Amino acid sequence: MQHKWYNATEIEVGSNSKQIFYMETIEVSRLSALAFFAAGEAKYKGKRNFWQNREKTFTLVGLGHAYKIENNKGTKRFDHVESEWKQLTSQIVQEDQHLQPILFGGFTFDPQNEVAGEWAKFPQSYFTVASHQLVIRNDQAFVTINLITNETNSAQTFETLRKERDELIHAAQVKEVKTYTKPTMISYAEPFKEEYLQSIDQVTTLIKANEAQKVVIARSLALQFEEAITSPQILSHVVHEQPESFLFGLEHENMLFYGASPERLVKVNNGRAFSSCVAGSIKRGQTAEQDEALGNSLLNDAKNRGEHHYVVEMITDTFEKNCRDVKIPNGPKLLKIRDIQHLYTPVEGQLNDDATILQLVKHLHPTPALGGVPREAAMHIIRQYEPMNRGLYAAPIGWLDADGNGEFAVAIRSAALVQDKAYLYAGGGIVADSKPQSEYEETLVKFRPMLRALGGQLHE
Ligand SMILES: C=C(O[C@H]1C=CC=C(C(=O)O)[C@@H]1O)C(=O)O
Ligand SMILES: [Mg+2]
Repeated sequence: MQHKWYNATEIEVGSNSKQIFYMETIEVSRLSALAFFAAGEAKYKGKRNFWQNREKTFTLVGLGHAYKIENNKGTKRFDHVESEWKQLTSQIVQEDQHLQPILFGGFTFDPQNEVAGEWAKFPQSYFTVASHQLVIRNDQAFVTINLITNETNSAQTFETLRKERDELIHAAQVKEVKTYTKPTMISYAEPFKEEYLQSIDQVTTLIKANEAQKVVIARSLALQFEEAITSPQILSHVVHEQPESFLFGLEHENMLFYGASPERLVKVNNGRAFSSCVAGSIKRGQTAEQDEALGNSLLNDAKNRGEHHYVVEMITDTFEKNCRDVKIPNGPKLLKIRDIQHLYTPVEGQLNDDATILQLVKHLHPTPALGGVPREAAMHIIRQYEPMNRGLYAAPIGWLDADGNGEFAVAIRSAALVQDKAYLYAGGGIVADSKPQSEYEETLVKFRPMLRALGGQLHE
């Protein structure tokens, strides 16, 4: 152990109850983020999270909840999370960047959706500061203990956490990372398949009648396994199979929501904001030539360019309102990931003084890559035609710190795991000339990464 930073501050939480916020960070030699996550299985199951950015320069693992921000406040939920986070962090001594608590979590796709299903118990906003927080930035690893308490024996609780931390680190500094088997699937169902196919026809009719210009319609798969799947087991497959994506896992009680998304919603780094427009899709080719031909046909396809254009327009507009010096390339490029290629346009700008990452999340969500145009009409159509609750699928998931830096992805290519059951989600942008069968096939391609991680057959 090379360095150590420690601080304890008296703070007020909620309606002025006095608490002490203890933080201690140590720098550790490189360890396995997954093994650290797995080491929390006995004590912190149901209260863990995992995040890795696309570039693999930032990994965050959280075990336990030192602090939680949860609410069901509909459109006010973004402001609520922001004000609680500001209140908490404004009281902490900020001199040392290594004593930085990180808030991780997500906002559900649509607080107005009332379908219960697997998301019945999930709050509309769910954010936590971990008791044990592992951050790997570039090649440096830091483990932080966060403890917020008003207990009289808090010093003793802190000592217990220190011991626990040492054990967690020991368990994670392994020479060889544990390998996990794939689970055994015993049933595969496509609920509402017929309804989905019909809804594409109905939605294109609405679009032709000018009720909306674009609506993203999604569906789910319901899988049953021989036995309960653990979070480290499934995350290990996702991490190894999907290195080009944002990787995330978020536990809530007996659910793990996880996935590998190619799509950044927003990143803020020292006042600079970045987003990405990802919409319009085609499969990968079997050979390099075929792959290139497919990519070229995507770049020149009017229907996909249409899907993409709505997203660029809306994200650009939001950036123009919240940033200066906005930069957008002239046309889309291809974003190629293991199973699929997308049209991709990056957007960046310099945040205005009053703009923040959470304000950008609030204004951007849902972009027309996940919702539609116009936003409210599209949301209304989604509520009417999708018989499910998206929960965190297609919703913002990510982290932020006390300095206003952070990153959110849109949680697509994702699934909810509830013990021995998994629900996979995928959708696509419906425009006037969408065809049910090809949209259906597009969702099959989008299900692939999560299906593969679960050891499932690729039903095509
Ligand atoms: C809604 C999904 O993808 C979006 C992101 C990229 C491409 C999309 C498309 O081509 O339809 C979707 O807008 C999903 O993967 O479930
Ligand atoms: Mg599409």
